[in-house]
Amino acid sequence: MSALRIVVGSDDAGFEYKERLKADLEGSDLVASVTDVGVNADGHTNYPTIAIAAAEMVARGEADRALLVCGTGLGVAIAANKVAGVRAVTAHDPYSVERAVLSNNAQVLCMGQRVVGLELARRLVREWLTYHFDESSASNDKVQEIRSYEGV
Ligand SMILES: O=C(CO)[C@H](O)COP(=O)(O)O
Repeated sequence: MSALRIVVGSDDAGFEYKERLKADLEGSDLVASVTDVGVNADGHTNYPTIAIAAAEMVARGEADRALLVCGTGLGVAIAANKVAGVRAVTAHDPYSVERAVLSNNAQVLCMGQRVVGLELARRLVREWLTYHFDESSASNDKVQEIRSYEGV
């Protein structure tokens, strides 16, 4: 499996986790590149702007996955899911992170800095990198049904 190109982003409520998780990704053998679409330390960009910018990179094929952080992980998921072809989930437990990839072929993982502990978030991201969707699995029909509804 080839190493992943990952785009990361957050609003100001998710900035600290985004920075920590970005550093972990940059140190991982499973990651080919990390692109940061903000915010920076003094940034106050609204979460939809960041989430849509990251999701559009995935939709254009410029990134394989996105990792997004806001206060809850909810707003960034809602916004990213507006980009055609993108499947974004909020997940804070190991089983959901696994199924997000293996069942849903979600390219975008969203987390809430105000919801999950940092060490759990770091572990979940490490595990997330090891999962890859199997297009021959029984889950693929269901993902294709979503794609077909979207017209992508
Ligand atoms: O969690 C957020 C959106 O889901 C965001 O970090 C904060 O949003 P707000 O409560 O609207 O400021």
